[in-house]
Amino acid sequence: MTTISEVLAWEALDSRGRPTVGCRVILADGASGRATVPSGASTGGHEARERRDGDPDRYGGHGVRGAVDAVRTTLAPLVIGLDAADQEAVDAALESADDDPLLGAVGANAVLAVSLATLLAAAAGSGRPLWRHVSGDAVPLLPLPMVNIVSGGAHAGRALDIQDVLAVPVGATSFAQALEWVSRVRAAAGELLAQRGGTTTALVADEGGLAGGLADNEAALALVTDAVEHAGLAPGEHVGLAVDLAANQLHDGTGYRLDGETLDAAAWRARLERWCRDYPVVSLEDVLVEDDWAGWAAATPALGADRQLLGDDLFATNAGRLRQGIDQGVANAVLVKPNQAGTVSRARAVTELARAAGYATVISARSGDTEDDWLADLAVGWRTGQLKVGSTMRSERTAKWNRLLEIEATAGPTEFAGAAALSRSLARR
Ligand SMILES: C=C(OP(=O)(O)O)C(=O)O
Ligand SMILES: [Mg+2]
Repeated sequence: MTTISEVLAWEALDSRGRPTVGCRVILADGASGRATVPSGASTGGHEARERRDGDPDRYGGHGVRGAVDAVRTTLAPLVIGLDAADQEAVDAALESADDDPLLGAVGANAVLAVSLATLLAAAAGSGRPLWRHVSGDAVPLLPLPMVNIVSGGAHAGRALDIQDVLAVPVGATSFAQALEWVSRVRAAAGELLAQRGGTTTALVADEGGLAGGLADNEAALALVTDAVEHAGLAPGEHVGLAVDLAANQLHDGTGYRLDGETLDAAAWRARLERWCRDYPVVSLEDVLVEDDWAGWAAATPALGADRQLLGDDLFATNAGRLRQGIDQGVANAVLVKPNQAGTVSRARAVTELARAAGYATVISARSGDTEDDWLADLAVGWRTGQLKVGSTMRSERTAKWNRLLEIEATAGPTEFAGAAALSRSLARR
């Protein structure tokens, strides 16, 4: 009996210490699922809208009592009596609560909490782990991790202009080896940063990356490349670099701000191309502002021919925007953030659309996240091939890495995606 009988909601805290929505969905047979939703800081203009109270006397305006009330009074009556095993029907009912496709009135944080808790309840009711519940008969695929080493932008008090420099263990042959390598790189980067005059203890950014102490943006790419060697690994062969430019955050209306200069589009692209020549960059994310479709189409052949070109704010986990990108030959990979979409079904549809078009998929946490580990199971069960969660430090991040270690060690036969997850783009689509 997987009929939804009760929906509970409350204010919980995320990893930034801000409120988020917690939800438990209880089924008629007593099985239940609980989810707390993540929250971004460098949010795109096209993602589903969180609902915040805006009352400056509670959590500086970040409270989510309105979203919690929306779960109790608006969403619960729509889903009670529905079959939790029919995720699409539940999500359609949730989406019907709001005329705004971005769910701004009810709140995407309210909607996603119910959607996820329903999925987790259905998995619990089926007696199977979440990854198996969503994968059907497919062999579980452990993702290639993309791990934050140096942070800037909105995640680190603008210590750098660019947002993330990440390590991608392209030479690893198992998830456990991949994680061991990037943990070593993180430790090595801390040591090198200390030697180069930075501080490593005080400044840990929202996703657990090192923040501060670097002379300029390029120094972050050099630090991570050197850290790979310092860890006894070969840059590019064992561990490559990924960079999230988060270009929306850099654009000042006239050009891209970098190290105190404003670069026009041509100079900005030339800079990225040089970085890709000088450092082992295997993936670039959000290289241009989210609505510069023409710029993206022009940049894709140059920047995306030999590496992954990933759209985050660009696609906003929105099937319509991804379809437009596919039609216009823009980027070659999509970041999938369930809370940008608003429901589990929408996020899943985006991964399926991407796969059908030959785009790689990277499922991703948010900079404000929680101790939940469902994202790891979705990565495995949806066979996304890649997962971006932040650093190997901070418990809201390690919750996901640890869940993947558990699945690889205990789930029976599994596959590890490895560098092949990137290779559709590396091999030129
Ligand atoms: C995870 C990211 O940051 P946020 O959650 O702040 O959008 C990102 O930009 O990829
Ligand atoms: Mg991003």
